Amino acid sequence: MSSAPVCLDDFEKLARLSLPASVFGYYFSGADAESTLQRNKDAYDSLLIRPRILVDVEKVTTETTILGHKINSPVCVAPTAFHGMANDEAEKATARACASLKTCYTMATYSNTSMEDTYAAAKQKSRKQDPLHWFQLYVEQDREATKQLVQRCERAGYKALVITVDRPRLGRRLADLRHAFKLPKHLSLANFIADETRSGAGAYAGGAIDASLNWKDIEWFKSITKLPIVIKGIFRGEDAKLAVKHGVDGIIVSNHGGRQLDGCPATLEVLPEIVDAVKGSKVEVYVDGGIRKGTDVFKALALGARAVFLGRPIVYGLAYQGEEGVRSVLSLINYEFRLAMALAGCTSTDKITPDYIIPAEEISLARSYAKYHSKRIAPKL
Ligand SMILES: Cc1cc2nc3c(=O)[nH]c(=O)nc-3n(C[C@H](O)[C@H](O)[C@H](O)COP(=O)(O)O)c2cc1C
Ligand SMILES: O=C(O)C(=O)c1ccccc1
Repeated sequence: MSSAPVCLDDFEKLARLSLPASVFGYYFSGADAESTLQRNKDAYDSLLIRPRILVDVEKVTTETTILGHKINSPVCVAPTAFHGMANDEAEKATARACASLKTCYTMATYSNTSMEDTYAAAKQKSRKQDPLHWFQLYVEQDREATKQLVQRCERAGYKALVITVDRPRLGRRLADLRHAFKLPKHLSLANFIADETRSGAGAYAGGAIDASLNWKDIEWFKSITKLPIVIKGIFRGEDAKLAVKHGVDGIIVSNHGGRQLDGCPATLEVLPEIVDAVKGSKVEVYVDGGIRKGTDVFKALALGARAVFLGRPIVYGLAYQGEEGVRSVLSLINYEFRLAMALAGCTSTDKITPDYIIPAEEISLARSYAKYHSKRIAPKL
């Protein structure tokens, strides 16, 4: 590809060309047959937008808030591990790009630069203003160590704890098995003190993640921190109701980008169920998985998401041009989203309601014909 990227899928093509196969394989893959990975993206194409016209859209704003913090666009950055394989500045570059565009950066537990250094880099970028950083937590068996991580987050200025609950064990990503993928030697898990289990294959296996994690632990987290708690990986209404009952502040509807349980629905397909389950509470609902276009953001918001999170496109941007590349990815999808809003006749995010969308299945030619031509004329054969 010789020209500059003009859509998010272009960044994937560029990353495929430039990264070592094992690294691209790690970033790109889903679990098993990758049917959920594909379904996450396809779901957006099965939902159609019904635009309003002659609405004054000279001024369109994409601004919104999450957990009370202002962001310039509802497109935020999902936690993804190991940014050091894409760029030497690693998570610092990603966080700087988010700070300069005033959106939320979620740092992964298994990052290659530490939470303190990354926050400091972003703060410098935003001219000493506090950047909006959340911290994604993998809960490990050693709860004392987990508690220390949480306390460090609070001290460092992180604004929410995102607890990932869809990875009691690592999904089977076939590319990683084929490449015997491991974290390259020159990189470390910078939020931890280096040891055997935290480098190479050990770092990938995440062996210390606690498969016994359950709702009692969520109560424990609430007792040890004042930070808002966001649960990432809720997939059913019943669990969303339990989240409300346990006093969480936010939910990210996620199937881990199709990297864990293959064969589950797309996140967009279950979003309405979750939004309905938390109705009447203050819990905010976000979604990730398969979002690649401005119209995808529009559709997710129309179905009730307050914001969306991007995973893979961010690491592809990082691999392309570091901080500038991440900025390009975010700026491009923000531009597309603003355009979609204007073309659909919405001037602010709160105006994007379910009324603007319709599942493709409900709008076939046969149905429209039957609905609007009551006296059907049988063709003479
Ligand atoms: C390379 C990669 C690494 C990831 N690492 C983590 C992680 O450490 N913690 C986590 O909660 N989710 C992780 N995820 C899942 C993302 O947070 C997110 O749910 C997913 O990527 C969204 O789908 P998308 O890539 O289609 O945007 C990872 C995803 C990818 C692609
Ligand atoms: O790749 C992932 O999806 C993921 O969550 C992860 C994080 C750290 C190490 C290995 C996998």
